This record gives sequence, structure tokens and C-alpha cells, in this order.
Amino acid sequence: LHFCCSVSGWARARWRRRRRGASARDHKRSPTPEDHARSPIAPRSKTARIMLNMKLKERLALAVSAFLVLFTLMLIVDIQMDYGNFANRVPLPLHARVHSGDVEDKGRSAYIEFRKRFLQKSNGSNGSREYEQSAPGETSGGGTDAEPRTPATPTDRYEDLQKIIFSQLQGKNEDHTVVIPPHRDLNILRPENPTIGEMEDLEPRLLDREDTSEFMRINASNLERFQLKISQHELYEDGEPLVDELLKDMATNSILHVEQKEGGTQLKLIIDYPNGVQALFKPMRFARDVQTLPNHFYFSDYERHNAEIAAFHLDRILGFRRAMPVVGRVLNMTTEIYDVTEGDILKTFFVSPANNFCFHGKCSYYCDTSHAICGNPDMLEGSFAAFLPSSDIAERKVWRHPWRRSYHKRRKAQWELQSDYCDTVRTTPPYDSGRRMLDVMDMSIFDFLSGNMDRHHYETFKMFGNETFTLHLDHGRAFGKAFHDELSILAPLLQCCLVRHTTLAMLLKFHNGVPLSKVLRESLKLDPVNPILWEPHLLALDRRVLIVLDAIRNCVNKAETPLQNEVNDFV
Ligand SMILES: Nc1ncnc2c1ncn2[C@@H]1O[C@H](COP(=O)(O)OP(=O)(O)OP(=O)(O)O)[C@@H](O)[C@H]1O
Ligand SMILES: [Mn+2]
Repeated sequence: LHFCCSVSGWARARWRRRRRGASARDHKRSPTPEDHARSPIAPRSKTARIMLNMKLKERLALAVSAFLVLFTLMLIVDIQMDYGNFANRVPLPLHARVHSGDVEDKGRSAYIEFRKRFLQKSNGSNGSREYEQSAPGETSGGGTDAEPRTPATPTDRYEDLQKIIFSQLQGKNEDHTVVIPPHRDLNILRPENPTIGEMEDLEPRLLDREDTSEFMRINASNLERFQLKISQHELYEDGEPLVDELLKDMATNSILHVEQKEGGTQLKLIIDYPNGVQALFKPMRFARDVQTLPNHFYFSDYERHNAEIAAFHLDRILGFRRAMPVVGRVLNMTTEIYDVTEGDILKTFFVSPANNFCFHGKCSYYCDTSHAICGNPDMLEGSFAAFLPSSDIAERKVWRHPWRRSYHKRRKAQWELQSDYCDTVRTTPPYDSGRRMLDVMDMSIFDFLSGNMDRHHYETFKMFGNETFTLHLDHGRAFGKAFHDELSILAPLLQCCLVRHTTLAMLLKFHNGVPLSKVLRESLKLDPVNPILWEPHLLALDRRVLIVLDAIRNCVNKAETPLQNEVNDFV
């Protein structure tokens, strides 16, 4: 992109220079009657005459200028295509370019197709509209506390989808190709659901801990008990009391030691509490209402600590229970970081011109003086995620996400280019059977709701094999754009047209009952550093639930009238 920008900059500069040169020459030339007659609305024949009267050199200069203007325009269009703007606006060109020889392939990814259809719908009763509204302002402080507006009562209650849910609950519609009924979902059936403790034969117990002078017996920590209760199908049970206790521990227990976590791109700290309890800390960088910079790609976006907190609550509310508990806390940077850490990180602490205590640590993204993390003046807020069990107890397997983005500013991923990409995935193990594919669909819905474009990998616990849930880890880049709904995150759902009965039922419940924004707002109130989310991010959730329901409806219609759809596709 740099190359591209510098080329276009260069072209523009040259163009300007030429233009300046040309107009300077115009001035030097003695005025002719034609010059006086020249005006933008002069008739064509006059323009032609002027052209004929021009010297060859002038005509050449004009032609070169015109060429350079066109060239610059082409470069600008090219840059926009790279930024992905284009994918949202023009449905065909890039795919056409790649698939130029493929006549059969209409070259439209399902999500682009969906977007197009979605936008074609009138501003109807269900509130569909163009969701790329402009932000009310760069920052609209105080928005977080403002009393939320109640959304208008939706008139479309998605009764068609509700019917499918009801019929499946009565044992009908069991071979539905889009909505997978509970009796075909291993997450619901759970013929077995052992815990890590049972698998490893480790019971929450009294631990022997050797102190320098004496042998102490210490109760197992809430974190250890939580970790041993992680089961094959979920991190914790619905209503598990250990979750709140763990949140409280991380928010209030004394901090014994801090060190920077290796790996990953942005700064993270490992926090040690008494009893071997650990948390993963992500620092606050910006106020809640600061959104993703418009020229930042998802992969160069800053991480937001509040997104980690909100994502945990959202995951729990949606009933997935695949994200580790995360809580907010304000630290004293002197006593709770500087005094209890050692090594290279110490050398990165400094006092800023505003007299705030800052540090930047060492990492590959944003770990330098100009991107330092600063306290106020030495109090720093951050997110604390309960630590996953160590690899000695429960090793994890890292999977490349099938719908991973390219992480390159110019390249596209395979799923963006291949219209039958889902067929490839769903015939490849472990996506060809069991719960994995449905988990990928859930993850896509979860990420779409939270605006997380950064799902490059996902992890599972090795000991449970393939028939286990996918962990929802790393949500630092979610909740970045409150006024934009990134449809490409829904690509797995749009391309595969597959969803769990329970997930659809949950979405319908929020759409027709208490809105998701309200439930999440209430849940986040329990966090010590609430308000966690800027109000527009909460409101975005209700809007996005509707979009997911619309997508599922489209899938159902497509499945029920495949022939009709074929015809439509060709129109
Ligand atoms: N709660 C946790 N406890 C222990 N380890 C964790 C936890 N959350 C994440 N990790 C591990 O740390 C790694 C980095 O965490 P995370 O992905 O949140 O950071 P990141 O800087 O965003 O990384 P990346 O830049 O690779 O996306 C993860 O891949 C995961 O293996
Ligand atoms: Mn990350």
C-alpha cells in the first residue's frame, strides 16, 4: 500500500507540476479573442477550434495532463478496492477479475449476495436499512451514561423462523438442512461430558505447598476449581457460582507479581495473585467512545480491554459459555506493576510531559514511546482474564480458522474468492461431522454481533478430541465500530446456511423479548469499571441480531425453494 500511495502521490505531484507549468505558459501567451470566449459552457465546436489553434506542444501537454488525471483516478480506485470498501459497494469486479474464465461461477460470495439483497429491501417494518450510519461525532462524551432509547417495537417477529423452532421441539422438521435440531446436535445431546478434573483424575483438593520453613496446606483456589470443572462441551455450567467468585478474586486480590506475556502482537501482562492464581491483563489505551481508526485494518487495530470484558459477558448471555471470565480493575502502576515486576520491561517506564506514569513494554505492535500505556497519573485500568489451565494439565490444540482473513492489505482469502468454499470446508474433517461446523457458525454469529474481525485461529482442549467446543479467545479487537455492521464476519453462516436450533431460538428470544442490548447492559453493570461499552455499541447488538435473523430467513427460503432461487440468481 505504501508503494501504491507513494506512486499515486508521486503521480499527483507530477500532475500538479505539469498543470502549473501549463497554466504558467497560458499566462505568458498573449491573449487571443478565443481566450475571452473560453468558458466551461462554451459550445463543442469552439472547443474544437481552440484545440486546432493550439500549438502541438500545448496539445501534447494537455494530453499528458489528461492521462495523468486518469492514471491517478485508477490508482485511487485500486486503493479503495484494497481497503475492502469496494466489497461493500460493488458486488462483482474483484471476483470477476479472479474468476475471469469461470462462467458458471457467478463470482458472488454469499455474503455480498446477501448484502445486496438485504439492501434492496425497503425500509420496511422490520427496520431494515443501510446500517453504515455516520458516527454522531468523533467522541460523544457522556454517551455512556445516557439513558438508552427504547427501540421501536419490531413488527416482524420472524414467525416463519419461530415455526421451525416450535415444530422441531415437537419432533417435526427434523431433517431441516438449515436449522439443525437438538437431537442432531452433540452439544445438546452430550452423551458424555467429562471434566478436565475427571479426565486427568485431579479432584479439587487441598494442595500441599512447600514454604521455605514449613509445609502449608492451602485450599485450592477458585481458579483451580474452575479449571478442573471445564468440561468437554463448555467452559462452565449455566449459573456456575465459581464464575462470579473468580471475577471477584481477580478484581480484589493482591497482586504479587507481574510479567510481560511472550507471544501475541500487543502488550499483555501475566498477573500473579496468591495461591497460584493467574490472570491475563490487557491495558486500557483509549476512552470507551474511541472507535477503530478508519484507515486501520483489523490487524493493525489497537486492542481494547473493555472489548475483552464485554465479550465475556456477551458469550455468557448468548449461552455459549466458551469464553474465559474477564473482569475490569484499576491498578496502581507503581505498587501493582512497577514494584512487582523485573527485567527489561522496567526500562520502558517513564513520566510523560503531562506528568503521567507510562510504560510500553516490548512487543511487535505499539510497544514504543509514542504508543505508551499511561496512567492517570499512575492509576491504570485494564481487563483481567482468568488464566486457562496450564498445558501440563490441559494442552490445547490451535486450529487455523477456515474463514481466516488474509492479514495482508492487498491479498484476499480463499473464502472471499471461491463461491463454493463452504462445500470444501464441510467435507473436510473435523468439519464433516459432529459439532465443529455448528461451533464455527456460532463463532461467526458471536463475532458478527461484537464486530470482531480478528478470528484467525481458534483453540480446543486436546484431551476431548474433535467432539468438543471451540474456545472463544482474544476479543481485544471487538467492539471497534459501533455504526458499521461488518457482514463479511457472517460469511461462514451466509455461505454454509447452517445454524443450531438453540442458537436460532436464542436470537429469536432477544429479538422478540428483552433486547440483547438491555440484557448485556445489565450484566455489565456488575463489573467494577462499568460502564464497559459505549451506548452505540450496545444498540448495535439489537440491529445485528436482526441482520442475523434475516440471513437465516434467506437461507431457509433458499433451501425451501431451491429452483426459484436458481432463477433469481441468474436474473
Ligand atoms: N485467558 C488466558 N489464559 C491463558 N492464556 C491465554 C488466555 N487467553 C489467551 N491466551 C493465550 O495467549 C495467546 C495470546 O493471547 P491473545 O490472542 O489474547 O493476544 P493477542 O496479542 O491478541 O494475540 P494475537 O496478536 O496473536 O492475536 C493466545 O493465543 C492464547 O494461547
Ligand atoms: Mn489478538
